[in-house]
Amino acid sequence: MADDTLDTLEATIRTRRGADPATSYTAKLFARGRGKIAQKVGEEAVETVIAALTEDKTALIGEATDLIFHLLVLLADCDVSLDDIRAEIRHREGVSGIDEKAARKS
Ligand SMILES: N=c1c2ncn([C@@H]3O[C@H](COP(=O)(O)OP(=O)(O)OP(=O)(O)O)[C@@H](O)[C@H]3O)c2ncn1[C@@H]1O[C@H](COP(=O)(O)O)[C@@H](O)[C@H]1O
Repeated sequence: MADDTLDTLEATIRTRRGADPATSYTAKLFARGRGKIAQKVGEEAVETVIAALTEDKTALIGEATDLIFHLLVLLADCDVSLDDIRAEIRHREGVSGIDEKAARKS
């Protein structure tokens, strides 16, 4: 699967800002505001945890996908991009005491 799947979803989500809530679930979420988007992230997180604990892998994939979608909507609403997240991940790799490349090779 292409690595840019999340980038494509992020770009699509951004195009839905200001779109017609009647034709787009994402536009409806933006229109309902940050509080509602954050609430949805919380709900999807709980559903993801339940699916993991019941060891239902199919449900877990579905709920985790819902969670990631709603998190991307929340991040977009807060003007935080996937590139911002990538930069933070790279920063943490840099400060980690473990040499990740060496660890992967062993
Ligand atoms: N990836 C998703 C995606 N994942 C989950 N969902 C929606 O998230 C909702 C989660 O279901 P819930 O039962 O929790 O919510 P609900 O009862 O429908 O709504 P609420 O009243 O609780 O807010 C469902 O309506 C799903 O369709 C998504 N909706 C859209 N996308 C993608 O977002 C892009 C833009 O889609 P539109 O906004 O539809 O144009 C497209 O690429 C879509 O594939």
